[in-house]
Amino acid sequence: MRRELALHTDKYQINMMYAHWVNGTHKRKAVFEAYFRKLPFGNGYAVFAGLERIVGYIGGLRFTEDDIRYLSEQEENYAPAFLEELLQFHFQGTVHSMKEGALIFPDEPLIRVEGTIMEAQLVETAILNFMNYQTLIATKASRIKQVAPNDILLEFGTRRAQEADAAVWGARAAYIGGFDATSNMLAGKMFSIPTKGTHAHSWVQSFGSEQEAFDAYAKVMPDEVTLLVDTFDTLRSGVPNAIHTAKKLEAQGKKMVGIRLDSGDLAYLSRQARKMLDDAGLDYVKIVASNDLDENTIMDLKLQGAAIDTWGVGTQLITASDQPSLGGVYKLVEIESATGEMIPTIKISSNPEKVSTPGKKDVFRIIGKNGKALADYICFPEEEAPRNGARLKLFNPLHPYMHKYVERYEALPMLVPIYVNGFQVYTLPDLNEVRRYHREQKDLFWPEYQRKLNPEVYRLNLSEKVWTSKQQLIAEHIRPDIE
Ligand SMILES: Nc1ncnc2c1ncn2[C@@H]1O[C@H](COP(=O)(O)OP(=O)(O)OP(=O)(O)O)[C@@H](O)[C@H]1O
Ligand SMILES: O=P(O)(O)OC[C@H]1O[C@H](OP(=O)(O)OP(=O)(O)O)[C@H](O)[C@@H]1O
Ligand SMILES: O=C(O)c1cccnc1
Repeated sequence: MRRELALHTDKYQINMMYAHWVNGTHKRKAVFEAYFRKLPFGNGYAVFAGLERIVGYIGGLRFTEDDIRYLSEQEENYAPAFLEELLQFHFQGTVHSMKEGALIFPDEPLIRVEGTIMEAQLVETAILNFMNYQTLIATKASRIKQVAPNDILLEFGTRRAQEADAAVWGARAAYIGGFDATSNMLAGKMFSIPTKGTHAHSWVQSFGSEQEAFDAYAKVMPDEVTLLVDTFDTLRSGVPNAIHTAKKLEAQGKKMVGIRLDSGDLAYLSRQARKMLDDAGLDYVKIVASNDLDENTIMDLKLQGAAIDTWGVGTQLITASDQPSLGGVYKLVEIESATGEMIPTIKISSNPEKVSTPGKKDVFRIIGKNGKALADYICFPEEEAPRNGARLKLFNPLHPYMHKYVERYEALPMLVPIYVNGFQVYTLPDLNEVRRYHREQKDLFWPEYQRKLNPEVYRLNLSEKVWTSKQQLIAEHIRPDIE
């Protein structure tokens, strides 16, 4: 949560900045693009998140006197004039990005940074750090929402998160992905996320009896009572005691909100508890469940007919435990030559999937006449189609002979300007607006792309110009072996 984040970077960025500075190349213009290569959790899409933190980071990017002192003590012996320049540094580049909540796909530019090589290099580490984590958690949350679209989802992960930043920004990402509230009060305060809380076993343990504990809690919070019923014996004591408390509240004209189950067979216990509550005339009392839940257990519990209205999800969500990192990368796609021209660059790999796509690029979401997304289309900024609505050729980059033409479509520009020459031009939307955008984005996609297991692969198409330029650069860089 530290605000001064200039040193929140890998040492090699500072070293490259320094080497460019000594070499006299530090002011060369460069274009970098951030993207990931593989969707997490086997999902059909990811949910873009992290932009708000990135915007704050870039806007406040300054080296303090203290940072400079620290740098001056490094074994690299950075020249004092270089450090002096760092003290004056602020970001003057241009950034385009996907909007938070957007559905995003492998190999498409998500964030594009244009600036001097020195400034564009510096921001790599932090941008990837923020984007990779928050996108991962928003995607996990969206997956959980997918299996419980009409239930209430509570984010309970703070105690298991990888430290404080992950808890707070993870709570925000979960809210973007479809969660309804968080237990983290700081996240609530910082981002205006609704907060919710029940009570812990310790509350019950700290009283002489469960009934006493329930009544005392209900007395203090008559309008917000959700009682944890599994401290001793869920069906023999917890639920009956909660019913007594609810009845006492009813006598005062109040309604208990819910009970929470946190262990045992959640399907069986919730069905039994529902029956006991209904038989007592308490059909309005909701059932909350928690205990190491994720999208798979929730789906399974629903299949078993669990009578659960609200799901509290912690560890599995906040740590994205089945895939704890997203492999987003940041690659140089264009660099200014000594004569001032912008030259596309490529990163070759023996793994064809890892070969980067050269040149500064834009992304359009192509919406067909039925209002659904057909494909994402990547082209150079100077290309007229799809901006002018001209016929588009969509072809498979691995098998270019497989192609089709689209004539009637809408092309939604996905990368929006965030910073232009160092000035923030993008107004960060309210978080509820981000959630709304995420829902609208999901409506653009057929369910086939959204299903949790073996989803359809959404198409990503390169324009012919982008594809040809990539093939040319590959041919220039790969010399066939002759044996
Ligand atoms: N009916 C069910 N079907 C599938 N999974 C369930 C069902 N009921 C509970 N679970 C899940 O099974 C796991 C049970 O974990 P565990 O054995 O640690 O819990 P427990 O012994 O009931 O409770 P605790 O150890 O917290 O007191 C949890 O992930 C829980 O969400
Ligand atoms: O299970 P999660 O999805 O991470 O949700 C958060 C958990 O945190 C609390 O218990 P805690 O873990 O402190 O203790 P417990 O496991 O003994 O209930 C709560 O009762 C949940 O079980
Ligand atoms: O409010 C709750 O019930 C809660 C909050 C955090 C973790 N576990 C439960």
